[in-house]
Amino acid sequence: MEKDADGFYTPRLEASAPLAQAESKGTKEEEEEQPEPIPSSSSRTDLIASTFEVTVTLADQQTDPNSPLFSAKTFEELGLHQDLLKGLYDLGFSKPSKIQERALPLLLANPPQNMIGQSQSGTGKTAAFVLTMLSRVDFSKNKTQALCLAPSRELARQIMSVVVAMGKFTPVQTEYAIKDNLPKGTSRITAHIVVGTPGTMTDLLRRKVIDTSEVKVFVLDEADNMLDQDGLGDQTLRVKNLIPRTGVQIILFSATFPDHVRNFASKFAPSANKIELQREELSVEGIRQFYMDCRNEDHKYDILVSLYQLLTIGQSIIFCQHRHTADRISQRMSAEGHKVASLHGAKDAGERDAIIDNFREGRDKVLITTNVIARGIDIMQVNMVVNYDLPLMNERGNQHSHDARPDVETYIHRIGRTGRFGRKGISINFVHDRQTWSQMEEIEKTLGKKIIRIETNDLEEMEKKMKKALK
Ligand SMILES: Nc1ncnc2c1ncn2[C@@H]1O[C@H](COP(=O)(O)OP(=O)(O)OP(=O)(O)O)[C@@H](O)[C@H]1O
Repeated sequence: MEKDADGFYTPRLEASAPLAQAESKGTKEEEEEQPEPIPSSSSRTDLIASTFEVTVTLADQQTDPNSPLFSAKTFEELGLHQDLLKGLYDLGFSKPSKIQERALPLLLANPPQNMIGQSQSGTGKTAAFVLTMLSRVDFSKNKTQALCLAPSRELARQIMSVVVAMGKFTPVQTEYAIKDNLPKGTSRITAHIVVGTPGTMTDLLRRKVIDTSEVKVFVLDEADNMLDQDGLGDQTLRVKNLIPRTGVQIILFSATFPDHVRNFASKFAPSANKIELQREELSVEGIRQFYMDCRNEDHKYDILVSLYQLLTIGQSIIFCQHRHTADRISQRMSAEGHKVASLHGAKDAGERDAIIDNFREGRDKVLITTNVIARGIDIMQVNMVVNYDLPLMNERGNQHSHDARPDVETYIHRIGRTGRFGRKGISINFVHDRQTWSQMEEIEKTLGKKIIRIETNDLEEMEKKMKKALK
């Protein structure tokens, strides 16, 4: 490998502070397949500051009115409390992104109004809703005042780390509502902000472990997934039915809001202010999309192995449709001497946390996984995503059935694990027959972005193309 791109791809990684502790109480969990992280924001700051190239890229994009990172304002002008400004600057945030600039004044206005906010992956939606929760809490009251739901424990943990980091100069108290995370016998939670997944949250609300009388903000991250009847819709509705009917500001954020969820979202968050994207704006410019034409399933494995060196320039996530595929290829690669990790929803909570933490902290560079971590996970060093299997509508459906349709939303979220906040990234789809080819074509058409072919038998050419895309 040449060295030229290394400054970009090998930023120093700091060990992140352990996320909110957890002990536990077992409840049924609701998530889909998932991933997670623990961002130490200071490591991100270092990342931005550590290479000239990255700093310039970010600064340029934040002054380009066409970039989703652009903002005409400063954080001061958005009406945030001094303590939160301190938290933001401590994280190295110097300017808001477009979604932050547009959403925060609406989110912080009084009387509070609901919000349905859409913005591309990696453009800073988390800060918008976290700052809102922190701004609305009355710290003098030891009562739960904000609830936030996410589709996976990994994402809930990541969001919590942002709450803790942005709230560093406030007396905020936080608690998890994720499986196996509360001390046994906990009968009362009074933390200001509770972040979790819908099954565990429902359980805590039903048993009145959380008193909802003072709840004034309810956030759904990855809201389209949280409201989709094929996703977590039922469970999310249950949570909503357990909080006060009036006086709660409902905030929905996602990079995607497919038509079939949009109507329901508008009912779930009535009279909401809306910030929406056009279809052609959905994917991020910095992510270059490629495909490789494989001969058959076995050839996909061989190609993945031949990519190993490239996968480990930075960090990579390999998405499979099924847990058993993730396990199978990771076991085989490990047996052949490659260092890879695998993560999916069949693993237990502690194991999941350890796997994602190892990956987040850079100890593992290649993560083989399922849709469980397709959404929200924010790890700056990930510069490559491989769709070993293309995402299909029905996760558990038979990939070879004739009516298998590509799941364009999941595709957008998967490739969005790279190219975070203005960085460059690569995604590679493996296609291996007529059907997967036409599924990819449908994705390409829907997004209106060319997916470029890379030869599978010319590694040198492939490396050149990829490095160019990452520059
Ligand atoms: N104003 C800012 N200045 C610098 N960095 C920022 C700013 N806002 C957000 N970031 C960083 O950008 C990264 C992406 O943000 P975030 O995870 O909130 O994206 P997102 O829009 O929620 O993406 P996704 O749709 O994938 O969930 C994070 O590492 C975050 O710390």
